[in-house]
Amino acid sequence: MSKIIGEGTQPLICTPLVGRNQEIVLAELANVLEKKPDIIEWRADFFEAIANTDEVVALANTIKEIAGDLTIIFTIRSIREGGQTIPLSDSEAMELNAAICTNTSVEYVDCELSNLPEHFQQLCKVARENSTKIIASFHNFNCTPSKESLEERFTQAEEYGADVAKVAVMPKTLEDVLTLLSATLEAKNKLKIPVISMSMGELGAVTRLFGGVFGSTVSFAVGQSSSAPGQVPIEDLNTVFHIVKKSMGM
Ligand SMILES: O=C1C[C@@](O)(C(=O)O)C[C@@H](O)[C@@H]1O
Repeated sequence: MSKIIGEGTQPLICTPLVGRNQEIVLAELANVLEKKPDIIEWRADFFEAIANTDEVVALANTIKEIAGDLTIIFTIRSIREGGQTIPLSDSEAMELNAAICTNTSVEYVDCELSNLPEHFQQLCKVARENSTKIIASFHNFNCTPSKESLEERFTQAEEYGADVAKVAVMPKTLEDVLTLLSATLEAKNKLKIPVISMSMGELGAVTRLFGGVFGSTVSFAVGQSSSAPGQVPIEDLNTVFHIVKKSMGM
C-alpha cells in the first residue's frame, strides 16, 4: 500500500527525480529506490520533453510501475517559484497536471497557490474525479515572509480545496527559521489537512531534520540529486528520525 501524507507519526521521506530525459530519470529512480524513501517526487519541470503530454504521461506511468508501492508526487515547479524554465504557459502546465490526474495512478500532483484560483479549483475538480490528491504549494527562494503571511498561505491551501498544504521559504536569520516552524505548528493545530514545510538553505536544514516535531508531515531529502538548497541525504534523515522516535516517541 502506498503511504498517505499525514498518516503515521513520523514524517515521510520524499526524494526528487530531476533528470532531463527518460534514461536519466529511470537511472535516478533505480538508484534512489535502493535508499527506500517513502515518496518519489518527479520534478517534471527538469524534463526536456515536458511539452509532449503523451511522453510525460507514459513516463509517469513507468515511474509508478517501477516504484511499486511507493507514493508518487508529480510536480511542475514554475520559474517564479524556483523551478526550471519550461516551454509551457501556466494554463498549459495546468492541462498537463490534469492529464496526469486522468491518465495515471500517480497519487499526488503539486499545484502552486500562485495559479489563478479558477485554474486551481478546476484542477482540484479533475483530481477529485480521478482520486488524485492535490498538494497546494507556496515557495519563496528569497526570504521568509511574516508568520501571519505564512499562516495565510496554509489556510488558503485548505480553502482552495487542496488535500495537503506546503510552504517552502528561504531564511536569512535563525529568527526566520523559527517563524517558519511557528507558522507550521499553528497550521498543524488549525487545519484539517496535513501540512508540509521547510526553511531552505543551510540555515534552514534543521527544519528538514526536526520539522516533524512541529507538524511537517514530509521531509524532502537527497537520494541522488537535490532539488532545493539545504536538502540532506536520506541516510542522515533516517538516523535523525530514529533518534527523535526513540527520545520523543514520534
Ligand atoms: O516544494 C518542494 C520542496 C523543495 O523546494 C524543498 O525545499 O525541499 C523541493 C521541491 O522539489 C519540492 O517540490
